[in-house]
Amino acid sequence: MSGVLLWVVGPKGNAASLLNLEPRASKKQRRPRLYPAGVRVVSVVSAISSSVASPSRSSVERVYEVVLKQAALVREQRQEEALDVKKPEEAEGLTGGDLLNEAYERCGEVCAEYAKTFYLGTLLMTPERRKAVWAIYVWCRRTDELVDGPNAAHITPKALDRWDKRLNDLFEGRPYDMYDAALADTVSKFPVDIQPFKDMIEGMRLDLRKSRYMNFDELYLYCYYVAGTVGLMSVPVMGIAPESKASTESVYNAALALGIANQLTNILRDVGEDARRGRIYLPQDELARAGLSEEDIFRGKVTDKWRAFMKEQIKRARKFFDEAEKGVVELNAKSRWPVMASLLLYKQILDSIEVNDYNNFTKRAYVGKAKKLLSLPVAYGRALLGPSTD
Ligand SMILES: CC(C)=CCC/C(C)=C/CC/C(C)=C/CC/C(C)=C/[C@@H]1[C@@H](COP(=O)(O)OP(=O)(O)O)[C@]1(C)CC/C=C(\C)CC/C=C(\C)CCC=C(C)C
Ligand SMILES: [Mn+2]
Repeated sequence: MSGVLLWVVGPKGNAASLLNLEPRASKKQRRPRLYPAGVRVVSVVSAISSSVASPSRSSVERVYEVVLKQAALVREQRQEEALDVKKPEEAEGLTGGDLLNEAYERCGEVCAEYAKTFYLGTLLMTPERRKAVWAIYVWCRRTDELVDGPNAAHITPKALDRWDKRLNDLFEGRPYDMYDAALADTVSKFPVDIQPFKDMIEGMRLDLRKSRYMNFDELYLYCYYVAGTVGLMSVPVMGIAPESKASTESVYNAALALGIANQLTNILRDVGEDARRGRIYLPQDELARAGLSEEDIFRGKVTDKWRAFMKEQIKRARKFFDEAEKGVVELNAKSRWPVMASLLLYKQILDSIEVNDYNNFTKRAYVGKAKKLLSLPVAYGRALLGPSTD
C-alpha cells in the first residue's frame, strides 16, 4: 500500500491513485502494513471542529443525538427489509469485482494480523457482513495508528483534517486507496452514517491536545469519540434480528455502552503505561475525592486509597458491560456470538486487574488462553438466547 500517510500529510494523489491497488505480493511479503515507513510529516496547526462539541449540553445528551440519528437510518433499512427490498447480500453480484474483492481480502488480512480472536469471530458472520466489519476495523485501526503508531510524534491537527477530508471523499464514492475502496463499498451497501467516523477523528484530535479529564462527563465524551463510535458504526453492518421487538435506539445504546465499557477497561488496564507518557485518563474530581493526587499516579504505589478508587472505577465499567449485554441478544443471529465473545473477553480484563490486587501501574492485566477458550462456549450459550419478542 502506498501513499496513505503521504495523503494524510499532503495529498499527492491523482485520478489513477483513487483506487490505489498494488500488484499482489507473495504471501510472506504480504504482511499488512498500515503506513509506509519513514514518511516525514509537516507540522501545521489548524482549527478543530465537531458536530457533537457544543459546550452547553452534557456529553451524554450530545452523544445521544448521534445515537438517535444513526438509529433512524437503520429503522428505515429495517422497514425496507420488511418490505423485501434487495438485501446487501443479494446485491453482491452487482457491485462485486476483482479489485474490490482483493481490497476486502486485504482488510481481512489486516484484521487477522492485528486482532486474531476478533478475526476468527467475524468468520461466523455472513460473507457480506464480515467483509464490511473488516473494512470498518481497518479504518478504525488506521485512524488510531495516526496518533498511536510509529509516526504519531509527527501527527498534527492539520494531518487529521486531511484524514477527515479523505473520509468525506470515500463516503462520496471517491476512495483514495484500496482500504478506503472497501469502506466506500461498505457504506454504499449498509446504512452507515458518517458522523461516528468523524467523531472518532475528533477523539484523535482530543488526544493531541488533552491529557487530563476533569470529570466523568469529559471522560465519557472521550470514550464515545474513540470507542463508542465503533459500536455505532458496527450495528448497521451486524444487523438487528428481524424478530427483535427492541427499539432501534435501545440497541444503539447498548452498542454505544459496549464501546464505552471497552475503552474504560482499556484505560484502567493501562494506567501505568499512560502515566509514563504523561497521560491520566481518570476523572480528576474523583481522584481528588478519593484523596489521590497526580503524584500518586506517577509514583504508582498501590495503597488502600488506590484500591478503593479502582473498585469504584471497575464497578462503573461493569455497569456499561451489563447495559451492552442486554443489547447483544437483539443482533442478527450470526453476529451475536462474536460480539458476545468479545464482550466477555474484554470484561475479564477487569477481573484480572482485581486478581493483580489493583496493581495496574506495573502489572499488565490480561486474559489467559484457557479463560479465552472457556469464554467461547459461554458466549455461544448466551448468544443463543435470542432477541426479546414481546
Ligand atoms: C448491541 C451491541 C452490543 C452491539 C455490538 C456493537 C459493537 C460491535 C461494538 C464494538 C465495540 C468495540 C470493539 C469498541 C472498540 C473499543 C476500543 C478498544 C477502541 C480503541 C481505541 C483507542 O484506544 P487506545 O488508544 O487507548 O488503546 P490501544 O492501546 O490503541 O488499544 C481504539 C484502538 C480505536 C480503534 C478501534 C478498533 C481498531 C476496533 C474496531 C473494531 C471493530 C470495527 C469491530 C467490532 C466488532 C466486534 C465483533 C467486536
Ligand atoms: Mn491506540
